[in-house]
Amino acid sequence: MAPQIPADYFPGKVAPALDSKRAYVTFLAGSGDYVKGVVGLAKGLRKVKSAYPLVVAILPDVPEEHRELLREQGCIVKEIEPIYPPDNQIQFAMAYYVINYSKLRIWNFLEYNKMVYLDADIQVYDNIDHLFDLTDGYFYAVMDCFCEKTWSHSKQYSIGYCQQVPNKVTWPKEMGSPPPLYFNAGMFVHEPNKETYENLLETLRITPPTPFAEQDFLNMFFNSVYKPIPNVYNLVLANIWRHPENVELEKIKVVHYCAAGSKPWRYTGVEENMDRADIKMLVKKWWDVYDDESLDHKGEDFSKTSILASMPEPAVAYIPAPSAA
Ligand SMILES: O=c1ccn([C@@H]2O[C@H](COP(=O)(O)OP(=O)(O)O)[C@@H](O)[C@H]2O)c(=O)[nH]1
Ligand SMILES: OC[C@H]1O[C@H](O[C@@H]2[C@@H](O)[C@H](O)[C@@H](O)[C@H](O)[C@@H]2O)[C@H](O)[C@@H](O)[C@H]1O
Ligand SMILES: [Mn+2]
Repeated sequence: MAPQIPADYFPGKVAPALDSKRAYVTFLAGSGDYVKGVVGLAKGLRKVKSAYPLVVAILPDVPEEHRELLREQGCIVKEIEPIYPPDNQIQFAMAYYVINYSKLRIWNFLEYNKMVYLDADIQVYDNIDHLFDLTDGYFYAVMDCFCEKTWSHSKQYSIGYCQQVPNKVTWPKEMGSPPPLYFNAGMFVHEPNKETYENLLETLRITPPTPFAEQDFLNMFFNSVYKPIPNVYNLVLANIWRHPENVELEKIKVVHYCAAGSKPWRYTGVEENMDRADIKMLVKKWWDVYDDESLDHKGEDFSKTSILASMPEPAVAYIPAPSAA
């Protein structure tokens, strides 16, 4: 039963016309099993009655069979050309990260003026449409965690510093100022824009690649306009065991299955931390959505099914930047 809309939600006027220049967007490359992540995401957004469609930016190597599967789930499939970083000898944190630079094409989706990007290994368990109403001109994303082995190349990791708990190990003065706030690029709110897009590509051409590929690059590029949003919008799984004091599972709206071994569609439970009860619960939660046939696309139009559920949410409270002291 659709939730009741408070009487004052539409004070004397028709429900706000849905802004067709808004969409969720994800990225799909290859012919492997990430397509399951996208199908799960499409069904998850439908389950929480999102007002906006899901665009899938696909590389040319995504097979027609997978493209058809996504169209059947109501996705808007858009083929993009790959983007490669400048020639380099860098050892990416994960070898396949090199394909992630292609995500930058979504700044050129000019038919939209506001998009929420979500990795294919993300699931949305609460309506987050209110993120589209965040003030324009900033880059919104959740702060990452530096405690996993994937960060072992970094100064932060070597001294045990993490921005999630900035006062636990303070940044030593002799190492200069602490690193700027750093976001996880698995989820972010952005505004497609021709000038920004051209500037991104121009800057990429002269920027030496680094271990976290496009995530590092985006953090450098948007550093001056980055605004952290609460962890509930992108639970980077490692926070559960690295910073349990910062995680209230029942309040989490978006789960990012990025920890090693946590991709639900290939979960075995053998990797470190994967045998935890909370991880098993989150993986089952993902499969419950993926396997729910009532969530399959039935040709409904997003505009009809979403007004009733995109209830007004409290304004998103920014996380005040941890004091530099
Ligand atoms: O073979 C692949 C690997 C990655 N991706 C896309 O690239 C994103 C980033 O990769 P991943 O989520 O595995 O990185 P992590 O967040 O785990 O570091 C994925 O979510 C997918 O959207 C893909 O489509 N096919
Ligand atoms: O290409 C670089 C990738 O870097 C990020 O993943 C990492 C990062 O979150 C680390 O902090 C975690 O330790 C690690 O597990 C996780 O895989 C983004 O999620 C992904 O979308 C993509 O940008
Ligand atoms: Mn991811």
